[in-house]
Amino acid sequence: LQTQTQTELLNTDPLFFLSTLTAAERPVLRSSTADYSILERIGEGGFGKVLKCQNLKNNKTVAVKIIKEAHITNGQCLF
Ligand SMILES: Nc1ncnc2c1ncn2[C@@H]1O[C@H](COP(=O)(O)OP(=O)(O)OP(=O)(O)O)[C@@H](O)[C@H]1O
Repeated sequence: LQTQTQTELLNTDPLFFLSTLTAAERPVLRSSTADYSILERIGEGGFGKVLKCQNLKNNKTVAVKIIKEAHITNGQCLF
């Protein structure tokens, strides 16, 4: 990801922590259930950005949607 995108994610997402780079030079998205290596940004919809990620526990490739802060209240998604 570009530095600007990383900064944008860090500033807009209260549910995830974007860590320092892994050995593979990719940023890691940490959640309470799993850590994901971010491969690329694949899209954007009304509720937020969608990232192509790899689950670091089972190596599965998944799409992770980063919900915009405006749609989150007290840590809960509003849809
Ligand atoms: N599981 C997925 N696999 C591949 N690409 C995906 C996946 N989910 C979303 N995308 C990509 O991300 C884009 C935005 O997805 P999103 O679900 O946010 O779209 P949306 O339904 O228009 O948005 P919203 O539901 O937030 O209004 C999609 O158009 C698609 O390109």
